[in-house]
Amino acid sequence: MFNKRLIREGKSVWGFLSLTVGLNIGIALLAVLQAWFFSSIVARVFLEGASLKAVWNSLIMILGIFGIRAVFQWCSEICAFEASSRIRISLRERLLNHIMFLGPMYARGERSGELITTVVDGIEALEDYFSKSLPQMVLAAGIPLLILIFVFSLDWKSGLILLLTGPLIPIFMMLIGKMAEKKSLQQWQSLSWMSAHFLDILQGLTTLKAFGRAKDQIHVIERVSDSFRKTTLSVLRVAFLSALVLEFLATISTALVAVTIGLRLVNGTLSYSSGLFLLLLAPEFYTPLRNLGLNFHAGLSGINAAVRIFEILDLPLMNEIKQQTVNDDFIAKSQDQVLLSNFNISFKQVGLTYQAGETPTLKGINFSINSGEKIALVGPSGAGKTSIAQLLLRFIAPASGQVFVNETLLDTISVEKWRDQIAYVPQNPHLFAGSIAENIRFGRSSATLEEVVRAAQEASANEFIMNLPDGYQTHLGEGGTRLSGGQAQRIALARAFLKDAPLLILDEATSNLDLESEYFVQEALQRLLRGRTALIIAHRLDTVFQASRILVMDQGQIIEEGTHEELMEVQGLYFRMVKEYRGELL
Ligand SMILES: Nc1ncnc2c1ncn2[C@@H]1O[C@H](COP(=O)(O)OP(=O)(O)OP(=O)(O)O)[C@@H](O)[C@H]1O
Repeated sequence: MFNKRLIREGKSVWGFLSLTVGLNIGIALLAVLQAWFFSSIVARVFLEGASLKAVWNSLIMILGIFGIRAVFQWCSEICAFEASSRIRISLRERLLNHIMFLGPMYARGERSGELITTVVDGIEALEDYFSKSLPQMVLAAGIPLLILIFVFSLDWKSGLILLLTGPLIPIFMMLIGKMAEKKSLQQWQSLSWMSAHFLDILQGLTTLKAFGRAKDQIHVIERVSDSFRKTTLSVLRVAFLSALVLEFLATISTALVAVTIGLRLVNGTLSYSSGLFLLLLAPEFYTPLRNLGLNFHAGLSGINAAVRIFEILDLPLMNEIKQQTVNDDFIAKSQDQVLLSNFNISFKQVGLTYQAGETPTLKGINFSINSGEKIALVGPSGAGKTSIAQLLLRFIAPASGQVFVNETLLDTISVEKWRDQIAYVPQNPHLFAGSIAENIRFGRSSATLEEVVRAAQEASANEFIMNLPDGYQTHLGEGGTRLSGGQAQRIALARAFLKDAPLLILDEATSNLDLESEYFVQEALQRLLRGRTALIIAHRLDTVFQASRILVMDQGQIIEEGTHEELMEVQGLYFRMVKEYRGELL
């Protein structure tokens, strides 16, 4: 239950946690005082025949104590909630930032549903750990000791019973702890797996329907849900069993104290008020231990979630890895200068491996893009074209070789400043939930509406936007208007126009656009390419003829390089691809 790293996280809210513990200790002390007043009132009224007037002040005191306890309880819950919510907000922010910095290549390799469960449910699961389990662990050690002092000072025999029976509860919890931990971990993994699978199915619904496989997936969902149900039931079984045993132990122990007190009351060796006082204190002794047991399982879920959260937070960022290898003198140079002038980019012997031990995706890549040039990358699927774009965008880092901007190593330029120089138009641009204007403003958040409209006009998007019911304010994304592939492409081009960056990286859409969209997209592209340096991943060969140079890739290597005419003359892979594309027989 003590997770060192989680406890370290708690340091930032130490004040609130200490206040929670302090207030609860106050509540326990008040409970002792309340028991004292109560037992003395009962003894005076029943044994000494005291009138209501005689015990009036004591009754007022009990009422007062009761009120203060309620206020303390309220404050302690607020403090516990404040502590846990601050930690959750900070952890969620760090986790999201880290995932952002890890970049799209990391997110692509993970199951989105599992990541969402970790970021949303995982962080929420920490609430009970910080607001209940952690303070309860301190209270379970402190309050029984405090009560023992009072009990021992009054009656050592009852004290001894509490001292001997109290540790039975933590010992029992330790015994079931291992089993509970395993079951709780299984439940967490099962939940992550179920969320991941469910999101997979939602995202692939079109494919599943098109291939008539939707029904199969219902059975898979049933299986996954059933496994989650079973693991949840087994966790509940352990939780019920432990709650039952905890209650049993606490009740038996309290009964033991009661019987010994009763016998001594009959024998007259213990005063009535002391006996009643001790009887009232016995449950207070076991309450924090029982609460610890009740919150034990909730705390375990938090710990299991934390393991995955810290696993992600510990993943090294690409820049951290690279910075270690870069010479300090390099960094000392004013790297940003290089971005102010026209820049040439060169790849020197660049190699890339996505996973250690696997065959390299890129091998010995050498090429350069001079300022103002439009370079087209062509090649069969899986040749490594997108990987080159990802390297240039710095979503991944080369395993070997270097990328230079003029004479400066790309790794030594700040990532943000470098990406400011790039407008990236991906194959399938993502449209976020929000208005069309907001979506175009992803190009430049400070742009005015006039600038947004101008960018849309240049991207041949203004006309279709104006035909939408709310024009630029039309809501896109979840619950909003759906755009066609060609329209989404033009929104992405409008973003690029708005960004007005000197380097354009364009991953051509592979999906076929309708003729009208195709015409508008091509027209906008020509305008966008004008005066810019560009790297174009060309999937449709009729668009590469105008490139200054074409790089032909195959199996992670550049195997041909030249203009369209030069490459056609060589009659190599490019020649064959063009012939195939045109439907001509070789
Ligand atoms: N995140 C990743 N993790 C592991 N391997 C990857 C990853 N991304 C790409 N690959 C592998 O790297 C190789 C090159 O992929 P890449 O996407 O660069 O090819 P491509 O030429 O752009 O293909 P396409 O034309 O189909 O988009 C492929 O074998 C692919 O499976």
